[in-house]
Amino acid sequence: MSTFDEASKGAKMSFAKDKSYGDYLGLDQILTTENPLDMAHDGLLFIIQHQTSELWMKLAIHELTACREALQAGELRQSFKMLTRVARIFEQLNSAWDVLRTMTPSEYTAFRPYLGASSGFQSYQYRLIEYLLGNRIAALTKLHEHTPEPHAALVAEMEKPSLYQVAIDLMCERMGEAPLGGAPEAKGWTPKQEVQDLWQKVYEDPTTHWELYELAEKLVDLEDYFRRWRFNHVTTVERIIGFKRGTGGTSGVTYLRKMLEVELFPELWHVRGAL
Ligand code: HEM
Ligand SMILES: N[C@@H](CC(=O)c1ccccc1NC=O)C(=O)O
Repeated sequence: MSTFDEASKGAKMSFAKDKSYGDYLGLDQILTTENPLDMAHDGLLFIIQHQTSELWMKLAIHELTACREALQAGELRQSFKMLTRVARIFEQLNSAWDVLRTMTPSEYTAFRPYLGASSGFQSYQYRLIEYLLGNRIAALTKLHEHTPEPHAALVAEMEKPSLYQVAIDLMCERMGEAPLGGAPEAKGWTPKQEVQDLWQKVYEDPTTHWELYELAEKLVDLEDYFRRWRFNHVTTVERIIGFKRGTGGTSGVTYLRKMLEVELFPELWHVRGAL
């Protein structure tokens, strides 16, 4: 009997009647999705890169939603755990660009015409993450009118305060101030000096405001990773298609560079210049 032969030592070998690994993970569905780009060698890389990104985004949405609830309930420690996890998810997504970067313009051009008008611009989960964090451009929900569920989820998200608004209200409450987070917005967050002033008090006396200080740094961490994702994306895009227009109809790299200017949690960045 081989030392490595667990089959003969009691490992369960038959799954005709029991749930197996593949059953729990739904691998039948995940590994047999259609690959319309399989006429080109790199089509599989392109598809898997996006599919895995969407899976990680699904987890990020799950964590960010629960994190917002934890903050609303004043459970900061639980929220920290989730914010750390989301930052790690972005780290994972950031490393994934290294795989895609191995694709040259010649290889991408072989299948780009088959993409038609499809584009990451139409990623509903990506948009939901932006909306959750507070970067809300209501007009973009139109892209999802043909798919009622994602569309409804995006519209519903705009009726909730963003994670950042919830964090601001929590800070105000703990600092004994009236809430400054404001009502749910469909046009994103407008920076407010009073909010920056309160963050400043937190940063000037971390010992007294330790939990808020930690919250602030977790949020900055998250945005830091998010910014790296945007930067990796635009650099990879420039490397592969230069300044061509995007299949989604935007100006491509010019549009993506503009997006590098987005500030998700503006006061947390601006306060640094005041310390
Ligand atoms: C060959 C690789 C890629 C190229 C050439 C590319 C190109 C582009 C371009 C040109 C845009 C602008 C919209 C348009 O007009 O199409 C865009 C947007 C976008 N792409 Fe990619 N992309 C690539 C890979 C990825 C990957 C791996 C993801 C991960 C999911 C992704 C997600 C997105 C998202 C979410 C947007 C919308 C960004 C926003 O609105 O701020 N892209 N991409
Ligand atoms: N916008 C890209 C196409 C593209 O990247 C794409 C197309 C279909 C599915 C995912 C995509 N990825 C990210 O934008 C381009 O202009 O080449």
